[in-house]
Amino acid sequence: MADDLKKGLEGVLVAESGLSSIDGDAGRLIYRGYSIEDLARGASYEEVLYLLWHGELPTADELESFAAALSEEREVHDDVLDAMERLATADERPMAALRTAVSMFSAYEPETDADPEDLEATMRKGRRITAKIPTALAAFERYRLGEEPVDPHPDLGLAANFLYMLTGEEPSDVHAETFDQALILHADHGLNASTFTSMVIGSTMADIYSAVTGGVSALSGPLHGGANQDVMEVLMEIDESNLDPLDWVEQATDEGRRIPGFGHRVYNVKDPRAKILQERSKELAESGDSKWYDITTTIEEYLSQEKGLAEKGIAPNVDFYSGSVYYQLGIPIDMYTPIFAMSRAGGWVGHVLEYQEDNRLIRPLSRYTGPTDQEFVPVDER
Ligand SMILES: CC(=O)SCCNC(=O)CCNC(=O)[C@H](O)C(C)(C)COP(=O)(O)OP(=O)(O)OC[C@H]1O[C@@H](n2cnc3c(N)ncnc32)[C@H](O)[C@@H]1OP(=O)(O)O
Ligand SMILES: O=C([O-])CC(=O)C(=O)O
Repeated sequence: MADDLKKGLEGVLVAESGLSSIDGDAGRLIYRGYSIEDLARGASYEEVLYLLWHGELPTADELESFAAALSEEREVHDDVLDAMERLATADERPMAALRTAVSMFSAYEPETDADPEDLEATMRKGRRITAKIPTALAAFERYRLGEEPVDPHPDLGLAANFLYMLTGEEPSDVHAETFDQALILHADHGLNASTFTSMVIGSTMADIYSAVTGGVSALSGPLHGGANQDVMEVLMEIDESNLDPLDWVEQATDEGRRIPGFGHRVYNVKDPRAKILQERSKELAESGDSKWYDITTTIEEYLSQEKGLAEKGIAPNVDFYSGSVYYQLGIPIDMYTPIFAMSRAGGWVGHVLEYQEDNRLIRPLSRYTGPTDQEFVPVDER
């Protein structure tokens, strides 16, 4: 491979950004200068959204009006609810239902005629999308269960309200805080594949609905956001196999299986978000069933130490412990990746807004390797 061809765009610098920064050797992640640990400990998802979109942490008053504006936008149009019902009846996957929902939101956008260069309007649209995603997703889940959707609760924050709309019951403080923290941890991560997808779409000055729909699509794959669901499925496969988790993982890796939740393009050490989620998973396990936490740590130890992956710079990523956290919060497994999208929508919108401030169409090159000078033969002579 020639030196100038960077497969997978590895190491290629394509933009400047003030949103988030990753030190892959130190295992450090910051959003606009604040460590992910401090934000996870002290902020709410709404606060982090404000930080990402506005560049600085809000004052108490700013946060109150920002959260209120988000809360006011939670309801989705009846047509979107109908679509969620139809897709649930057709047994569609929730990630695909979400892709459809985000695309549909634009049909009911009040500022549909806003100038694409009006970034304030784009931010308001982004706010609407971010506010509505939890409602559409929860409605989809309710329809799957044969139940009616639960209306958003105006007094609950975005995280607690999602859990409320999912189950019809207000979550405990521990569950609401844990879920809020998970949303904070997933909100942004440099130019990951889905964020880059959104930026490419945004660079054409297409609308933010298109950019976020593209982000959802890119996130769905098993190499990216889809891995959190895969991790939980592996944990369940181990449980159902009745094998000792150590024997299972040994056998699986000997067969050349790649364990989801391990490895990352940027981190060479354990992802700092995995450390935080591991703590949350452990805490939930202490007051419930420790099985999932125990299996996860067994896999981590085996792969990192005995299999030598740590030495090769292959370590647990954000998806490795999020599955067991969500499972213990009672969230259905195929909702894990949509939940990731619910949070990362904030990052997608933030990056599109930032890039469009000084926009240039993103258009890389590929090297042509096909034939040249072919003689055209009309179809009836071929
Ligand atoms: C939110 C997120 O998107 S985080 C990532 C979520 N995805 C996953 O967890 C899926 C599992 N992980 C992977 O498939 C990869 O690590 C990726 C896709 C995340 C990163 O991929 P890349 O940077 O392209 O690395 P690539 O696939 O080339 O792997 C590099 C080396 O690490 C090894 N490797 C990467 N991931 C793993 C893994 N999970 N288990 C075992 N070995 C692995 C590869 O076999 C390869 O080894 P080699 O050089 O000896 O052939
Ligand atoms: O950064 C990446 O490549 C993957 C990602 O989105 C994340 O880890 O949150």
